Amino acid sequence: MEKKTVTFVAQMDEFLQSVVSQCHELGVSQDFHIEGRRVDQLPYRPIAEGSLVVLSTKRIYSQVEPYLPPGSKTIVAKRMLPYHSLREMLEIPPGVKVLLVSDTAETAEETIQLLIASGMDFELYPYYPGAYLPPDIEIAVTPGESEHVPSSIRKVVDIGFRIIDLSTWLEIYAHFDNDHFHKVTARAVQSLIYITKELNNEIIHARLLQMYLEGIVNRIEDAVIALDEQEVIRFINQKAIDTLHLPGLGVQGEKAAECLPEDFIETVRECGENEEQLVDWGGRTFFFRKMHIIMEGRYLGSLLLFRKAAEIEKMEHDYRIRLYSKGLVAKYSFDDIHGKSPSFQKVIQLAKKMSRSNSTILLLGETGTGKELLAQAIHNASPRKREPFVGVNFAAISESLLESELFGYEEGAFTGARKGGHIGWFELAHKGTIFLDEIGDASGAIQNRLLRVLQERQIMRVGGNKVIPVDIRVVAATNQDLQQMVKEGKFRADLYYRLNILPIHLPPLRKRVEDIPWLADEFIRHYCLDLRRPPFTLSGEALKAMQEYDWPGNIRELENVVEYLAHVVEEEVHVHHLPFLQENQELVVAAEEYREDCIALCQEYERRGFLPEMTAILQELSIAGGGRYALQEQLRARGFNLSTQQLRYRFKLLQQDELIYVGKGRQGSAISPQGEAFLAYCHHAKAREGKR
Ligand SMILES: Nc1ncnc2c1ncn2[C@@H]1O[C@H](COP(=O)(O)OP(=O)(O)OP(=O)(O)O)[C@@H](O)[C@H]1O
Repeated sequence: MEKKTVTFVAQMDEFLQSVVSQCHELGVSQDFHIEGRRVDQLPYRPIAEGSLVVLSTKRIYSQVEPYLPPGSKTIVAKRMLPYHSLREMLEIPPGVKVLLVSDTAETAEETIQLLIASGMDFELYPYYPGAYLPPDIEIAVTPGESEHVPSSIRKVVDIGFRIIDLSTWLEIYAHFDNDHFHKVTARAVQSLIYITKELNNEIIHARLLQMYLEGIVNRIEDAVIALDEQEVIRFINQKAIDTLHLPGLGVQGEKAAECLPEDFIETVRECGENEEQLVDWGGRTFFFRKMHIIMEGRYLGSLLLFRKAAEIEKMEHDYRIRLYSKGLVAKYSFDDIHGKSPSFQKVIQLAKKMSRSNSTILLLGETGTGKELLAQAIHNASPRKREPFVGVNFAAISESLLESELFGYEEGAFTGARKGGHIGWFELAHKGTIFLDEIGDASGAIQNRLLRVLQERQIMRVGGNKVIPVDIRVVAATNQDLQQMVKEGKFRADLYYRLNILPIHLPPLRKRVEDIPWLADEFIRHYCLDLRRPPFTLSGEALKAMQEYDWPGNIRELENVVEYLAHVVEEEVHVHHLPFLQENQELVVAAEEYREDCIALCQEYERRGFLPEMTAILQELSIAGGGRYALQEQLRARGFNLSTQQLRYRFKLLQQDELIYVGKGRQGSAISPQGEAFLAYCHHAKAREGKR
């Protein structure tokens, strides 16, 4: 039987090519002779007589009509989306804004109608060359017209040309009374089955994936809830169900406001994106985090993570206890603090009372009056005594290091940052006490950060974005007049008020001279025991001289003097032994075994041009002792501009020559008895030179 002819007419070659391949796929070309004509070819490629004419769209009818052979039948092809395009489109989240890109307004609109009819529920905007491009659209769908997609689009889904739908093929077969149509239907259905199978596999895969993810989320320690943009619970793990005492997984799919506690919902609504908060629900404190779920640039809801703060604290606490064993301890207790004068006893009684509270204490007093000693005693008498005591000396550490030492840093926070980050002193002091010594030396930037920690009891590591709750008791100390510094704008007033909650003034030694004999006896006993030597006593005049002296270095200075005497005195201390009495120094030095050494060292330092610096360093250490950083400042005030490196070198020499003791870390350094003798010798030598 001779094959009948079906002629497809379209404006574009692409349509005709897609028809040809569809005819092969479905086996239509076995039953009919298929012809294709572009509209512009019709004048010179006529349509065969008796042919069924199939138009790609109704719009071309008027152009085709003049070329239709008489009596020929014309139908308009109904078009549908190719099956394979379905899968790709299903990956686009519903509700997303999508640009439908085609070559003309009509085809764009037609494809939109097809997509809507297929049940795709994204917001579709037609686009074609020269059309208005709505803002904020990131995905485009195009029926084989990707060259028209604007460059701002991030993802393009090319669904290919619309194919001819089954009903049009049916019409063609019916027109020629051809009953082979069942073949075509079977083949078309085959590809549907294939696509369905593929989707089914994906669904199974997605289910497995979901089960796998649920398994993971149920094993993590945090309680997890995922809400969609309508605040409907999309996912909840067992920990969240237990923590919030919910009936079970049945709450999934419910509105959060209808099944979650009211205070919880309030937190969810108040908390901003990627924010962390400490919140109280039903009398318990929780650590709460909220993150937005964004896919393809679209907000899909929020992920809520929370955990009892006590659990976090315990975990961190266990970790800190390990650090605690590394020496974060306060050595001294109230038993180690000597002083019987009424003024000092009043201070001790007050400090004992305050140690039981949790409030911030500010210790005020001149250098060497025992502020650090008292801070340690307060910690050891407080309920926090088993927790860390962390001392920070603001004068002893350089500004550049201070911030990262105080607050810690995250890995990669700056060049040279340690792998895995670094835990700061505030974190180390968690549950315990942090002693902020020489707080008056804190820079403006550090004052700002300290204020925030004191207000919020939370810290953030340098280079980090997580807030870390810290439970700390703060004891601060200074020998500076903070009130005056506030007036001069050198210290933040609000920080001062935060610190000055429980102030304790430690009296200088000259204001409690009645303590001197007793304190001196305590130190004599201590050093004699230490040096394994017989005890010695103070003569009446020596004691009187000591009570008349004004002790600028306070108890530290008294202790140093006694240590010196323990090295140089046999049985009784006389006025001429006392190193702080200038006119006696020659006698002291002359009497000492160090004399020879002093002369040699003096000459050596003089030869190297170090002498004035060395004596200045020793003088400073003799008055106060302490850290190198503070010393550097004091030396600068005396006109010696030594770099850290230079100072370190001088220290090394002085230590080698046994004139100073260099403490480890924060301990600072102190002048040795040999150092005092050397200083006295230099003074005297200078005085002699002056007289000459
Ligand atoms: N009441 C006291 N009884 C016994 N020893 C004391 C007393 N007060 C201070 N000391 C001793 O004096 C030295 C200095 O004390 P401490 O470091 O506590 O003083 P400070 O006021 O913190 O000094 P600075 O302001 O220079 O840091 C320490 O060796 C300490 O043991």
